[in-house]
Amino acid sequence: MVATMTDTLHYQAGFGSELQTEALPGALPAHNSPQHCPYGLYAEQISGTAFTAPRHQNRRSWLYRIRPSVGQPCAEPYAQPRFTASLRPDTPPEPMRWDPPLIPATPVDFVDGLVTVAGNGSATLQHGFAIHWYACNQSMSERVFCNADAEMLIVPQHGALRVVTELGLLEVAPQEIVVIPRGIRFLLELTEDTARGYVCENFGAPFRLPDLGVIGANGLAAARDFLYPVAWFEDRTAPIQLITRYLGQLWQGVLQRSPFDVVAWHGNHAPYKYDLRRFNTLGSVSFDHPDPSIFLVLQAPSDTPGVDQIDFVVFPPRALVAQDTFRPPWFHRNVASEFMGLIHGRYDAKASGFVPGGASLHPCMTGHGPDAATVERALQADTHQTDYLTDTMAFMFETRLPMLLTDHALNGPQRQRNYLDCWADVRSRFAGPTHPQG
Ligand SMILES: O=C(O)Cc1cc(O)ccc1O
Ligand SMILES: [Fe+2]
Repeated sequence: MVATMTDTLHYQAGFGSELQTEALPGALPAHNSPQHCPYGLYAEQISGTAFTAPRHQNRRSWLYRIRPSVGQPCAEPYAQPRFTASLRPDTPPEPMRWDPPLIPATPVDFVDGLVTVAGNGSATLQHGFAIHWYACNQSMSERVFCNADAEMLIVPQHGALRVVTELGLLEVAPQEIVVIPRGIRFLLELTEDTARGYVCENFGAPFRLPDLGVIGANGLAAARDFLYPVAWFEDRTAPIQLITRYLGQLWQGVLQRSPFDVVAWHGNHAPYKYDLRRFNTLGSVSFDHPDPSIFLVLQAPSDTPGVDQIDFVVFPPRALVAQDTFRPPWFHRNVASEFMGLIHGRYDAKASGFVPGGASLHPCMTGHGPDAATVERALQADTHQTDYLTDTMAFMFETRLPMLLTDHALNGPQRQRNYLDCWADVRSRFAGPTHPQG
């Protein structure tokens, strides 16, 4: 269906940039909507923010395509009960941890391989988020997906993916992420037998790079490391299933032509990828473990300044040099809720149990931190020596909204019922008197 796997893809760089690209020479017109577009193409604008959003937040692209995306039916319900908006209001406030989802034994593609874990807010009110796993063994074939509700941040954990979108092709492997903006049609092809990872649906303001404040003009994720596709098209007539996520439900219809018929485009509402290994990790070079906001890759702001709806945070390999310091993440209770996943290796707060492809949730105000084995090690460490954290890549979806879980997350086979036991041996070391004196 698409270009062969051996092709080397080209990208355009620069987060949020005004990009322009044409797959045929001269296909981009000189202005947005001329009476006659080059090659007989139709102009179509897709906007990701209100027309009147401030210029620095405004997202829209102009697409020059063989046929506009009109007259396309999509009113048949599509049944995929594990990809759901049904969340349990009786979610208990206890830290939880899960094993990775199993790769299905029957043929399953990305859409059918999604299973919802958590969320809050509402696609209907365009506020909040949902978190899913995917586990699949098939490419999407003659089927495309469109999320009218949400931008989708996809975190592959196992298996590289080829992402075919209206705006071009991207390849992503574990330790990279891809973000598909709201409304952009796409399909995922597997480049290995199986694939697994995490998805965050963001119903609110799109992810953006955070301000750096006193860090300065450089640091954390660099705008130039965000890669966007170049225009790629096919002119193909075939019945292709369009599955649309709308108001938290799935709908289907059949297109008569490939929707990947955009010959040229310009704008900034476009899919992008980012290699997490490019993250410029900062840390304490004196004492104390910093707050995890130092690891922020992308933020989806809320209407309250300084309080994000969702943060995407990454814990990359790094050197720990802080002296006279308990070096792992401290024990804490947090106003935010923290959903963590592990892409690769081991996470520095957990000696065991938190495995690649698995997940944990520390709901707001619940105590968590290093497990007992990690505490022992940290208490014995010589903090005049540097600790090199290698072979690790964990991430966190951190949100101001408490997380409601699905029935599958609460009661499914992946849930580790003994998670709290990892702290059972964090024993009292109190060296003072049994009672206050005086
Ligand atoms: O809970 C966690 O493991 C995530 C986390 C990491 C860190 O370095 C500091 C705070 C924090 O919540
Ligand atoms: Fe935490």
